[in-house]
Amino acid sequence: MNFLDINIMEEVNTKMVTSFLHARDKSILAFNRAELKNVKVNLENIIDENSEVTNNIQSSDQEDKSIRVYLRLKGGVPYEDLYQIDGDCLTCKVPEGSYSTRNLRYGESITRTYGFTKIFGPDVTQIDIFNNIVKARLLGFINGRNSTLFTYGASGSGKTFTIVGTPEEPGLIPRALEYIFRTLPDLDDKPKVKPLSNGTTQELDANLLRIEKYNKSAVLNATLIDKTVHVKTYRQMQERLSSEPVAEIVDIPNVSVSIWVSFAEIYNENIHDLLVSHPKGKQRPKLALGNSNDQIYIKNLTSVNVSNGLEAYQIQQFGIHNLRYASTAINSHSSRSHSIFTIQLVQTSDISDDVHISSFHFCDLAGSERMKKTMNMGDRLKESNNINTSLLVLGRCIENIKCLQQLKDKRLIPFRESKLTQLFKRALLGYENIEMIVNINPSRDMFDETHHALNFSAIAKEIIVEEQPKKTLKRKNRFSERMEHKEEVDNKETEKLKYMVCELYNEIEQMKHDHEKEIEDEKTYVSNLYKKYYEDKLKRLEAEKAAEIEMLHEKYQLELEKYTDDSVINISSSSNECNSPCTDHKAERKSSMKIQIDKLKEDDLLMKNELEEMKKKVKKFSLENVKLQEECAMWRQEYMEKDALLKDAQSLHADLQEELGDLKKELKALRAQYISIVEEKDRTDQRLTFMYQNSYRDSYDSDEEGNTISHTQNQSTFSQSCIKDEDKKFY
Ligand SMILES: Nc1ncnc2c1ncn2[C@@H]1O[C@H](COP(=O)(O)OP(=O)(O)OP(=O)(O)O)[C@@H](O)[C@H]1O
Repeated sequence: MNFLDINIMEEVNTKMVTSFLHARDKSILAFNRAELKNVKVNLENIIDENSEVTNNIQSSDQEDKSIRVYLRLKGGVPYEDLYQIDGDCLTCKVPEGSYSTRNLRYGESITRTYGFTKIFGPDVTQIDIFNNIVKARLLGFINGRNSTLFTYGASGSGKTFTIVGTPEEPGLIPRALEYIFRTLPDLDDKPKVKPLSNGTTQELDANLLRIEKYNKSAVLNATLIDKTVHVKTYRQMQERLSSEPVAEIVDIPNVSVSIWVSFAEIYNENIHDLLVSHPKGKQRPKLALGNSNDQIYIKNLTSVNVSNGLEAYQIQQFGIHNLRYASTAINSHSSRSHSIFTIQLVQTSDISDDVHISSFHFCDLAGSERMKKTMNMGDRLKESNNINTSLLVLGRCIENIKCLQQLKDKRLIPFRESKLTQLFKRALLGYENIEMIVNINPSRDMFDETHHALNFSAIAKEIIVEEQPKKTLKRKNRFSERMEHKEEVDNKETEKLKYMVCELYNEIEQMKHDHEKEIEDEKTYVSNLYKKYYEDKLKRLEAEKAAEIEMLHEKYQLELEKYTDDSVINISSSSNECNSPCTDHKAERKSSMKIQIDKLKEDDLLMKNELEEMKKKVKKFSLENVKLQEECAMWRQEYMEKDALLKDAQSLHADLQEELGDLKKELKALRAQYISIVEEKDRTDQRLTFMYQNSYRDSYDSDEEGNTISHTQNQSTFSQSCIKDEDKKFY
């Protein structure tokens, strides 16, 4: 036990009376463990390996040391003709025509029985799954223990439904988050440290805290998530979950608590960060694996600090949005990758430098599938191959671990053959808490896939779990301190770069938006131009028509005058012959012409009015056009400024990258220098020892011959000369 532990233990002892954690809900302890009587645990027992609850959990764990493997049958599918559930055993009758009967003779049949930690039939609800599998693990998690939960099964068997669920039937992750937030007291909104993916922590000063907040709001306000929909869905879900009981922590003295979440995806053996936005159509950045004290981790994986259930839900939805889904013949919305959602609980002591981190990994494995059935082609086929290969490696690892543990058969465990097995090496080896839910679709045509999953679970269940105590920190030497400092600098640089990239990304998004607006403006401008052209043309046509009407009007006016004159002459010449047929005809023509002229006049008036209207409209449009042109010029100017800004930021980014590269080179050189110094020191030591031995022998020889040179004198003179020689060489 180190110094820090002693302090904490004392603190626990002095505050034991007033501060404790009640497990209020008995169902937390329901499955597979003895009931804890009078559980009163100080939250600081989170960091106390010897606490009552921790011991109880550990001792009950020891009752069943193998991996807990649960079976869940998909709902809504009749299963009784092939499967029979008897307690924790499932018996299945292999149907004719299945792959497993290919070597049977006519009339032969097979039945197989598989044992599980617990079987959940098709009618079991999401809450039952949560209460039985996850709730007790969450208490362990709050008490500082790591847990991993896998869902395994064929495509469409209900893995994602179990782990994520739907807003109406929330799955394990949303329930776990809600449970944690309702159990823990108010969280630290300014966390002091951040958990890094390599298992270490980073102190958060005001600047880094601002970056963290910025990163979080970038995810929460990302354009790809519909915030209002998610808030509404979350509120509905929260209402549903609010009646479910949670544990209660009355008081946490001198401990600050913060929750962090990360979300990663392994797609085609590449790891991607699901909490990072990436421009559409661009390749997503791949993350590499790192190794720290034999703990494999994902380098530079984003971890977001969440203060409440809503934030956690939104962030989870953001990650789900970024996941690879595709339609296959088996599942119309099939996850094509393994996804790993991690919740981290960071507890920081207010009275010492002690920090404890516990992690809960939810791993939704991609569905195993038979190529023939999925009818996959091209990219889908490649995905299927990769999914099946990584699941095969997982199966082989589990099989070899079992052989190693039970038969002491030292086989090579092929962890390195897939990213998934590398990441969960410690959990699979049984050093951490591990749970596996095997989902099956009991329909007859999915039998071969189900059979495969059941065989996998049978091997997995035999792995023995022996949780290891938390590692004590190694004492630091000067070199490791220097390395850590360097790493810290590197991490800060990386954070800074991440911040810059975020800024740049936002800038680009803004520019894209501006650009789109500019295009819209251009469109309006062009359409205005067309409008103007057609209006001008219309105006021209109207003017021509008006001139034509004017001409006609004049012509008819002249004709009318002519006829009027003629009729006056005719009337005067034939004084009393007023009712002759000729006069009638002329009068008729006259009145018809008058009607035509009136009509033309009316038309003319209408045209003139229309023309006036058109003129007004044209005037209005031209005013609008001038305004739009001004706006367009303004946008163009702003766009140019933003472009210049982006270029500056890009060059700054490049400079920072270069600086980071230099820092890394420097680190490498320092490391080489250290190694050469150590080697040089070793060589010097050897040489000194050798010389000292020679000198001693010489001195001894001299004495034998009766010389008066003393042994010590001889030795010291020789050592001095050696040291001088070494010094010279060293300098
Ligand atoms: N227990 C259940 N009750 C009701 N619906 C279920 C249940 N299990 C699965 N489903 C439904 O079946 C469909 C397929 O389930 P899901 O997507 O969870 O399968 P999966 O195993 O994750 O598949 P894949 O590996 O292809 O992603 C979904 O529409 C889901 O809602």
